[in-house]
Amino acid sequence: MPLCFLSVRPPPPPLITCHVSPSAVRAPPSASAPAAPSRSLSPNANPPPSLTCALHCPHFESCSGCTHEFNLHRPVIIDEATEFFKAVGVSDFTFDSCKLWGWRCRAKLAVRGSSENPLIGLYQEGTHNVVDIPQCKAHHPSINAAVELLKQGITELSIEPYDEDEGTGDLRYVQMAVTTHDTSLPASERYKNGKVQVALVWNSRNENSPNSEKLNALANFIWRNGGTRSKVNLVHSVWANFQTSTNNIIFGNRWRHLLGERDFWEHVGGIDISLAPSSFGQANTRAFDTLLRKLQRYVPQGSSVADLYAGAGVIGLSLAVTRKCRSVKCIEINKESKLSFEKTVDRLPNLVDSSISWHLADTSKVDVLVVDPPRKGLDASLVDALRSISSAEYKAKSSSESSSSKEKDEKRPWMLRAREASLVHIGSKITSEDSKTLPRTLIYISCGWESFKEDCELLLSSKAWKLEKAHGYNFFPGTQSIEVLAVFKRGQGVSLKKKKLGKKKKKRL
Ligand SMILES: C[S@@+](CC[C@H](N)C(=O)[O-])C[C@H]1O[C@@H](n2cnc3c(N)ncnc32)[C@H](O)[C@@H]1O
Repeated sequence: MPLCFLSVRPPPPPLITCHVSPSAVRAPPSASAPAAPSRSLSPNANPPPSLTCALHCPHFESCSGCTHEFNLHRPVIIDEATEFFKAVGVSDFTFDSCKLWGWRCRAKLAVRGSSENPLIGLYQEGTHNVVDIPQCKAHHPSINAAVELLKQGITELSIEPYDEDEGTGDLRYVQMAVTTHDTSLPASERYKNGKVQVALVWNSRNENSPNSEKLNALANFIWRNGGTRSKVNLVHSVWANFQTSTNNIIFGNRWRHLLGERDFWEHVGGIDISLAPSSFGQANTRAFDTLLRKLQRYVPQGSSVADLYAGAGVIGLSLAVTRKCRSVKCIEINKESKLSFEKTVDRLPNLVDSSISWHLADTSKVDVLVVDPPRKGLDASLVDALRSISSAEYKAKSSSESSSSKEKDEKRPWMLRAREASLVHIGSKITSEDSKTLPRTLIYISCGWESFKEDCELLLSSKAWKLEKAHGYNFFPGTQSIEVLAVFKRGQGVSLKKKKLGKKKKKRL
């Protein structure tokens, strides 16, 4: 019974992403939230203590990026999370908050409006109207500065922003990613002097299309006025992505490096990591670093680790170095991430003696499994596989599980191909011998609270896993989202209330 994980390419990420972080917070309940202040609050005035953790963003009313204006250090969901974890046997859930403003080091922004009046920002809730957010408080200040520069270029060069109704215009989106890893600066200066990798999503098939002259002119403008030789020295590099599809997918498959440094490095979890613009990167670099430092403590030295939903392999490679892992296997569906993974591996310290690999299959012989799925949570087939690891009796499983019979019925060739390409065998037939090589620890990193709860309940109700520890991180201040780090051990799960159990995980494709 090959239990496989994952099959089709996931839907594009929402335009907005978020994350949280450090210093354990035990704040009073949100009932004590202050009354809304007047919008005319001067940013220079010394705010009363109750407002010190307020957003103070001029775009809050119209922008969908943030949903909460006050108590940014303590998202409202914390109370629910604390109760949830208590109910499943973890009474020492902790929550770390982090930088409350200027935390977002990665943003995908829509470009609309006109060349005279470009709008660069996020969709208004429930619409396709773009809200211009030049003074966004979540963005790293370098992102706001690069957006300003981009607007100047659009206007001076008469670049037409994309028109969704007509499918016309040149510039559709921009992705801005900040590296805070300039080692020529003292450590204390690096974050605020972050440099931006600008990726322009251009409405053409490739760099030979008729409007490519404009693309080059815009890239040159950005580089001349923002690159290393400019006064502001703000831009790390300029990239193009080509996308002509009329669907909502932000990026096309074709990427081109145009100007500046090709390689983009960040330093998190104790290692230098390379991140191409096509690869997933965490938005809140600092909070992610805090989470990784905690995660490392749960991985015994010398372990074998499988990092599922690995992106460019940041988690697995950080463990290879800091926990001297015997082996690290990274599994990821986006082929584009592999190059970044390889560059990171090349830069790992020489003394690292792990067997490190990029995998689309075979995670059966591991001690620790790390999963970091997108917001929709674990793929149903992976949940099935994890549930079927029974610690109570290491007995062989039949090959007639419901998921695999569903798999047998699959006829669509592209699904079969994608499944083949992304197969991860957790265990075929689980024999008592095999069970010794099945993972003993499952570390679940989640940015989707609702899907996490569902997955967690399914894992615990299978009795294959018990939850040992849970930590929350303020990855996305201003929103309801938190990042969760949960540590499961193979063994008897706690019994959950009946009504919560037995729910079949819906396919969240
Ligand atoms: C939340 S990101 C985490 C990436 C990485 N762990 C990190 O922290 O940078 C989720 C990753 O899962 C990948 N992904 C989504 N569905 C997948 C699947 N079915 N199989 C493998 N990878 C998948 C995405 O491409 C993305 O890189």
